[in-house]
Amino acid sequence: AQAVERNIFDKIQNICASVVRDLTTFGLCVVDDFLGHEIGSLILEEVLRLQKTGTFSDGQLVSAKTHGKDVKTIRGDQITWLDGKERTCRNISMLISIVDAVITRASKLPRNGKLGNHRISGRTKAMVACYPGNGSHYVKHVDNPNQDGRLITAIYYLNKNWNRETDGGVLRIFPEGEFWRDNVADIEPLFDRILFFWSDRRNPHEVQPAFTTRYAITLWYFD
Ligand SMILES: O=C(O)CNC(=O)c1n[nH]c2ccccc2c1=O
Ligand SMILES: [Fe+2]
Repeated sequence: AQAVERNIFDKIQNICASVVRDLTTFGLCVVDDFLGHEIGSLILEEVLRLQKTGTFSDGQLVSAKTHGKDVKTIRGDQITWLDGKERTCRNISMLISIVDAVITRASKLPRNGKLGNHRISGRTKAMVACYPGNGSHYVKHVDNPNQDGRLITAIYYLNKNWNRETDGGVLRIFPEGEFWRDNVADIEPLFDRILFFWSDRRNPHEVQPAFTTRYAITLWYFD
């Protein structure tokens, strides 16, 4: 794991540059194969163990509409919060410190991107979310609509062999900015993929109905 960690810290350099460039240009940034299959799998195992030991909240109740009528409520996403110091989540802790390193370094890069002007002052705990595969979804929303301090949303996905045709669960972002015009960004929640995007009104987004259990770990960074 030593060599793997060194390799990851080497990768962090160029990831920071692409985070700044893409956030500045597109308002979002997708990095695939972020930690590698080995560490990604260890993180997934820890999440599955968390779920088995029942630390997840009951999914929030959402009403499922059929023909416009509220016919039943389904359990939506189940979440649990981690501060990364838990002994049983050493690999999730490593993910958190690596994302911290990426965001902190990216915020210090020379002023070629907006990020260069933002001093990151901290972050939330890590939110581990599980969308049970019962069509659970998340309605279109903005993470930080009223200047609560959150600048960047970082989501790390854990779903192996995800197929949007059968599994759904695409994150659809409706980014502002002339680059996008009226286009949307459909992000599949692929294993070992990390996504960064501005948390404010620039990026309304929705999680489309998932038909396979869908895991993600989210961190929000404050400026
Ligand atoms: O999983 C995704 O791809 C995107 N996910 C979201 O946008 C998202 N946003 N805000 C939340 C607040 C509370 C609990 C879950 C969430 C949540 O999944
Ligand atoms: Fe969100």
